[in-house]
Amino acid sequence: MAKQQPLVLLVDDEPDLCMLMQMTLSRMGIKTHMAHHLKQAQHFLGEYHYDACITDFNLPDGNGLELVKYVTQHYPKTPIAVLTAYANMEIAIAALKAGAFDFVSKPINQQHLHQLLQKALHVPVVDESENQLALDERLLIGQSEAICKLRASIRKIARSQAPVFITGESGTGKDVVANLIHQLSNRQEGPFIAINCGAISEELMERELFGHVKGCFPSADEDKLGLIQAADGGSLFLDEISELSMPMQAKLLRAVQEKKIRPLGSDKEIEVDFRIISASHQNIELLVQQGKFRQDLFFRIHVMDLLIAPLRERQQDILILAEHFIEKVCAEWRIEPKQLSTHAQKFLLSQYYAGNVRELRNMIERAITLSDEQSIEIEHLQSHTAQQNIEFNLSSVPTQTPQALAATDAVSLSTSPTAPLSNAKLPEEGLEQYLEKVEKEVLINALNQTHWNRTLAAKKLGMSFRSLRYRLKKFGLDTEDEA
Ligand SMILES: Nc1ncnc2c1ncn2[C@@H]1O[C@H](COP(=O)(O)OP(=O)(O)OP(=O)(O)O)[C@@H](O)[C@H]1O
Repeated sequence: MAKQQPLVLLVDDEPDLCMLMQMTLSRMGIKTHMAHHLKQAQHFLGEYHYDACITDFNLPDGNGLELVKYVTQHYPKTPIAVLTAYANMEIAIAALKAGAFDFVSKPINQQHLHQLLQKALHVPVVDESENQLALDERLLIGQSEAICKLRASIRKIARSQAPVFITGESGTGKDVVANLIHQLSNRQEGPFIAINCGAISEELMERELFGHVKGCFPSADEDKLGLIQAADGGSLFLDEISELSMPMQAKLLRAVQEKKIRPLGSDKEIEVDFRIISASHQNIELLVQQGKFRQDLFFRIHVMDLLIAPLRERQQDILILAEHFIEKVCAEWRIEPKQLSTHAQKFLLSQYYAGNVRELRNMIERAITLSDEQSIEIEHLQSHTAQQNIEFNLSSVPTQTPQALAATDAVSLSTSPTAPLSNAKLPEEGLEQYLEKVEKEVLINALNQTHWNRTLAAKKLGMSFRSLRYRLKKFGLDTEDEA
């Protein structure tokens, strides 16, 4: 609790409901004041310091949203939650967007109220604490205007329980942002469970998310906790959520709506308290219009949104990030810190960064490995490019992950450009083999053009991430294990 006996303002014109909440809260050691209309609530707020406020949506002289806006503006440190009619998601979402900390559905479930108050009274003070600021700047590096604004939004968003949706190209730092939201929230002591929905096969996804009981399928020799349940009390980060199949979207919607899950093969529902943070590099609104993503799920997960700009639009961050990675990698490898030469700095500033910060980090790691001296020169940053171009005679520059390196080794043994067929000629090796060769070349070209960023490569090829992975595996180009 924030202090010995916290004080909470209850705003509702139904005396019975107020009494019921008062009793529940008093059992938690919380003192309450009751206001029955908006004006009275505003008056009390001016007279007392409240640790939290809970308001009904319908008030005789106004509505709860007005009070949310009033509290957010005049008493930003007082978390306020709104009572909504059961399943009225529009109001709940409007309240969260207006700055409410959370909402409670009527009829009030005492356990939910209890959880909500526990969280409300633990909201960390974010804006004045130097430690929190340091955490922001430690985890999310950058001084561009876009990053400074993003950090400010994250600090605000972290305080509420609202679902957050993060958009940004691959490698821009969606995972970093999701983690930061969690670290700055009152769930920081709970788990942060991250899952890449594009990296898990459809069959496995249900078991991974919801868990299963022993014996529900042949290899289920023990109960398995699902990832949603593992996030109980913390945050669940669903990266590439747009990769979820329609049936999985329906199941997830239910879990998000009801805050309950049913493991596979179980007849019991389990309550789970998790905050959902999701991300995609795709335009999810377009997917909704195309009928590829459920609109109701989209509304649920998209209450607050954050956009991360591509690195090429944040020039100011490039060298700051590069120096950060040099310092980090040199410290990890226990070697003397290296310096970027002026030419190397110019080179870094001139790159396109299709793979964003991930690509920059990979370039820096490689350059540190290649440079024997104290300074990092252009040749260390670009040497791999030249080498790759000679080896594969392909057009552009792969930035290598260890997996990609393993994969390119495999390619170098077997790839020679497929000769185009003249009009009437038939492929000597037969159609199947010829098409496979072409397919492999196209895949490698796409990977090279996207610096081995598979998400981006899939996008360029107009296919799903899953489908790309399937093809990469087929040609031995993907050495990563299924998550
Ligand atoms: N602003 C940043 N400060 C520090 N490190 C960053 C920043 N942005 C990204 N990174 C680093 O870059 C790499 C890629 O970031 P991250 O995995 O968060 O990207 P992503 O957008 O989630 O990518 P994907 O969509 O492919 O999963 C990570 O190593 C991460 O730590």
